Amino acid sequence: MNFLRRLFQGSGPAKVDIEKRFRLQNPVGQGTMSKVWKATDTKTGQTVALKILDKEKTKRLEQRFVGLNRPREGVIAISLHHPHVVQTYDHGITTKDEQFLVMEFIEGVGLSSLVDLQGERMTANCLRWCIQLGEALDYVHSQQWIHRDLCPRNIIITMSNQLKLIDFGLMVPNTPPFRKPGNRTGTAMYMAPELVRRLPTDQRIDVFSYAVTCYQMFTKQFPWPAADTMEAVMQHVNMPPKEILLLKPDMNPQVAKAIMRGLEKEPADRWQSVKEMVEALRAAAVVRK
Ligand SMILES: Nc1ncnc2c1ncn2[C@@H]1O[C@H](COP(=O)(O)OP(=O)(O)OP(=O)(O)O)[C@@H](O)[C@H]1O
Repeated sequence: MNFLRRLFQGSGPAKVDIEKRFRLQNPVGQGTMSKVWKATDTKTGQTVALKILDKEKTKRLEQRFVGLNRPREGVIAISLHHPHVVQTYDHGITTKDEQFLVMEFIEGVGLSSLVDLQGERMTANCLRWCIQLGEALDYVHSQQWIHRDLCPRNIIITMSNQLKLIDFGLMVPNTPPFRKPGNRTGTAMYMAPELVRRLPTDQRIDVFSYAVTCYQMFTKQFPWPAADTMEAVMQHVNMPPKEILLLKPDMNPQVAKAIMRGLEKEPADRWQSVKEMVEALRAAAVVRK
């Protein structure tokens, strides 16, 4: 019977009954698009993070990319292999037609909490984490993706102080159809001006979000007054960012300069690649030693 059903449903893989395959331990996160559980995968015996995407929200997101053939989050995630990118083991569709991802379970704390706390752990590791995040993002770019939603919410720091990038829900291929102006997805305060203004975009929008994230790691603050609405963010587009050294006068000036260059309004004035920015941060770290 199942065989016949599959035959008529087309050649896609069999749908997975979550309750049969996984033993759900406890919820670990509620994102805007999904629920994430700590679970045991009975197929492998492993403890994993099981991410189940909200069907309606995913459908609405996919409607923004109609005709563009954007790969599903699971397809993107499973292709990525990097020490600072969460490892995805499997993905598929549940019997309730939701997309799901099976990932390594990361025991750790969200970078957002550490940014808010600004404790000794942040002071001691800030530059290291900025470099690790840059390495992760540079890898993502080398695989011809644009992340489009880089921010502390999408980063976990492990118990052994390793940074892991965790969310690829808005990632798109770095190809002309996806670089066209118009699609303003992302998190408002981290959006590059060209994205806010609906101009053509490329990987340099991630350089901007990366620089905002680094700025926050050092100062807890945004380079512009915090804003929730797109209208308020629009106003930033014409204002220069607050000089980071004014907030943190004792920071390494080379690091400060590297971060400020990532915040340039015009993409042509910004670092042209994440690699360049990471190299500048690395050079600053070496000089400090
Ligand atoms: N591999 C993992 N290991 C442990 N916890 C995880 C893992 N992946 C996600 N989480 C937890 O689940 C939360 C939501 O995950 P994620 O950011 O991937 O979901 P999302 O719905 O795409 O979120 P958003 O769109 O709000 O960024 C994370 O903030 C984190 O606390």
